Amino acid sequence: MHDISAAITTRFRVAATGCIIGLLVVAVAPWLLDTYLTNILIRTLFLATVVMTVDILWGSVGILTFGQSAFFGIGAYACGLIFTHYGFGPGWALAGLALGIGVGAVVAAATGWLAFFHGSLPLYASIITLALPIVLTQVIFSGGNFTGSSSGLSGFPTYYWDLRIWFWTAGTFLVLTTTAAWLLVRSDFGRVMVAIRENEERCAYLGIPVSRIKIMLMIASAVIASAAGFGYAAFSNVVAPELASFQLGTEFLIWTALGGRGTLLGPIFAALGIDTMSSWLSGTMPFLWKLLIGVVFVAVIVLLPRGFAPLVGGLFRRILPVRTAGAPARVLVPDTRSRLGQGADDQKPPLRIEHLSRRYGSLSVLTDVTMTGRASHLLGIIGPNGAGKTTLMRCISDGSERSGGKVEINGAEIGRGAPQDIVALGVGRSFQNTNLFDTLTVADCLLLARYRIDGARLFRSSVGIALPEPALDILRATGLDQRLADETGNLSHGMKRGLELAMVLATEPSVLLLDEPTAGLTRPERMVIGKVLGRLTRDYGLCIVLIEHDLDFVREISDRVVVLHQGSILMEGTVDEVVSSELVRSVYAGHHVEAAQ
Ligand SMILES: Nc1ncnc2c1ncn2[C@@H]1O[C@H](COP(=O)(O)OP(=O)(O)OP(=O)(O)O)[C@@H](O)[C@H]1O
Repeated sequence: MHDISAAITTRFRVAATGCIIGLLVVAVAPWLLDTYLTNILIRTLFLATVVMTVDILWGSVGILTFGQSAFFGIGAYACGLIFTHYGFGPGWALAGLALGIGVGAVVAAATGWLAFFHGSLPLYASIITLALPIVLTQVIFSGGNFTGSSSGLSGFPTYYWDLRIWFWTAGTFLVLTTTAAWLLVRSDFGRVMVAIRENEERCAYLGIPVSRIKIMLMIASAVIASAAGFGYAAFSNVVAPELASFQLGTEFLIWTALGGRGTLLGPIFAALGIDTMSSWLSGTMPFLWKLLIGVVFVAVIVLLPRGFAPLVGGLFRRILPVRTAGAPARVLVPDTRSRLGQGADDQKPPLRIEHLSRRYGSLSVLTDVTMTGRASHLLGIIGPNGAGKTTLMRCISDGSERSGGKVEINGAEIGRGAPQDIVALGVGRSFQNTNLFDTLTVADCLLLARYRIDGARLFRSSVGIALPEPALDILRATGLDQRLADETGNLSHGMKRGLELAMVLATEPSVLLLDEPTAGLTRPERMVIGKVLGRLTRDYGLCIVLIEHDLDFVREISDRVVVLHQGSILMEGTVDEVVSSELVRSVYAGHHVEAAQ
């Protein structure tokens, strides 16, 4: 316990130390810089804050956004428009800031809603964010005298503070937002962000509301970018369409890539260095500077594809070996409030499927499938390859999959619900091919699985991971409880299978869908899984639907068996009935048969 609290304190100490050093540098810098450089750096500090938000979105969550410049422009124009047309003073300044942040947040929410609806591809989100600054600059162009059209607005009254005060304002804003972002990406919520970047589909099937989280992050980063834009305009006393342009949005991405995507500090230093150099070179070498910047960009992309930060970080650690503030050691604890097995309604079967069909164009993969999964029962689904077993699982766990028919979970129709909505109804699903997060640790994966029940802490890391007993049993039996700090990519196949099952149980489902959970496992490993499944139906009343090719395993643990053949139910009965059926034998022997009801 002492180590754990030490690790957490270390992280906050590192954050506080970094923040204080940053504030000290900001406090001292204006005394060391000349007026020209201070002027340039004030603007650059505001831009670097926006780049930091790009790194959060792109580096941590995987959203390739071209649109951060739009939010920067919204904040800048809120300042220019209010000060030019309405008035100037502390009240107007606050109103302008609130307007910029408010409009930025609303536009971000609308953009996020459009970009991240269920089933949209990442490319689609990038195109939407690319369109946003283009649309916004057209709005500015068509605004006539009000927005200043292509010339923008300039000369409006503003705070003509001493340059040092502006530098401190911009620098403090950057340091404080970066410290908060640093703590965020290292918190439990930061793990959720990385998990979304790594495997969005698996997150959804753990009940994590991926789209909502992306929209929230988009709004938060838009708020920061809008505030930075407001500061930039108030300082520079001029706003122009270029501030909202997609060219600037693309530059933000380039700076992020050069600095080192996902490293937070790398992109900030890249922004500070490149923008300052550009401003300086554009004065001294007006015709050559863009060429120089282009050459540097190409050289870095070729020689350092991960950007500058990993290189500089490696050198720094060699010269000055310091202990990094890694994740704290986690401990597993039994969840005393676990509702595993208590979610089902006695009056209604946990799973009811009626006349389900699935077509891919003219290919009919499932036809008129009707079946019921009961509490405390393990229903085996067998059938030859291509019979439609996995498709059936997909149709139960994702409302957008089926072409017709009805699926009810604990009496509630799933409708067109996304996987996370269906997890909320009580469905847990494991996949045919193990589907985990290779760069996350075992503990991180288990914490992710608890998101639906426990949520994720925003700026802190949890130490104890509370899990239902059966999940703990699997972890102990497979030795995973001793490997909590290991990355899942380094685990054996059997351990990965065990971890995936423990994760699904951690979501506390009442209907468990397992697609060949024992494929590739050794006999002792299969026995462990079989025992746990038996306990889940017997002691916890779960309804388990299990796809298996290993008929011996199915015989050992199933209560009833459904045989699928060419997308239809060929037979349903007890294990003995099915195993002794001539019809089933001929299907497995490859003979053509008519589905019998
Ligand atoms: N996205 C898709 N587009 C077109 N056809 C598909 C698609 N997904 C599955 N199918 C087809 O649907 C049929 C059933 O596939 P499914 O994976 O459900 O079978 P299965 O019974 O799980 O097989 P296996 O035991 O080999 O996993 C197959 O003929 C497959 O080619």
